[in-house]
Amino acid sequence: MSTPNDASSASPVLELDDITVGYGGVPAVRGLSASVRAGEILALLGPNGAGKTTTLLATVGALPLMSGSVTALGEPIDHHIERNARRGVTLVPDTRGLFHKLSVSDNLRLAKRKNGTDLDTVFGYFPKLKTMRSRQCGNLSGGEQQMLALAKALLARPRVLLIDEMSLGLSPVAVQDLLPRLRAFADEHQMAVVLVEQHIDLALGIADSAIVLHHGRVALSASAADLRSRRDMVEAAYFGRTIEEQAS
Ligand SMILES: Nc1ncnc2c1ncn2[C@@H]1O[C@H](COP(=O)(O)OP(=O)(O)OP(=O)(O)O)[C@@H](O)[C@H]1O
Repeated sequence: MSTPNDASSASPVLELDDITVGYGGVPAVRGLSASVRAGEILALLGPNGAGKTTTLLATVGALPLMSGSVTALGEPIDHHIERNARRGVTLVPDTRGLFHKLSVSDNLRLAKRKNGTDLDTVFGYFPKLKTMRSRQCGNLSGGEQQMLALAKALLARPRVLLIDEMSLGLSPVAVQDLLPRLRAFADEHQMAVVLVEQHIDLALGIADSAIVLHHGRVALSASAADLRSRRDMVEAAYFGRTIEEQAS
């Protein structure tokens, strides 16, 4: 399957400019800037409570910004979550958003959109799902459910896809199976992705760039290629050593 992208000449489809966002007036993420081009994958990494989910929620407009701005597909993101989703900014939550009592087919049917990706294209990336169309979603394994959640999101033909801990509760083998499919879809459909992931090496293996958050601040931001060869820097960032401290 494909390798990380070289989309360096294109302009960003998603830009987070110095955003600060939090809860009840208390910032959980401070001064975060990031940009993602069409077809690129940004891995958003960091320990528990670092602010990864908060960043995704702010990016889809579900949390108001305290300062800074988010621009997607050339327009500012505001609090109209459904409008942002219709414009192609889609969040796959860590709860997966599946209907457990319905079949795989019915889950997919509910996710179909008028100008979305057609089902056969999505089945091309996830042939196993096609063979389980009549199975009840609740009886699928965790990995299969995650595959379904991802397939559902792709049916909407997102231009910017935000994925919160796709690997939650999954074995590394299941994640290893899913992530290259995501990479291939992003390449072929020029979809920008922000991937929150706890399997650091697997995420860096398919990403173009990565940010490590620690206590809501950027501890490290670099190309994934650089970080694949500097895992020591990633680990230091998980323990809160900032870019400046790492350089000294
Ligand atoms: N609804 C909320 N109200 C108040 N504080 C919150 C709320 N949700 C999250 N927080 C706090 O914001 C901070 C960042 O949380 P967030 O969920 O973004 O972290 P995370 O990096 O996604 O963590 P994890 O890897 O554990 O999912 C944490 O200190 C968390 O306790």
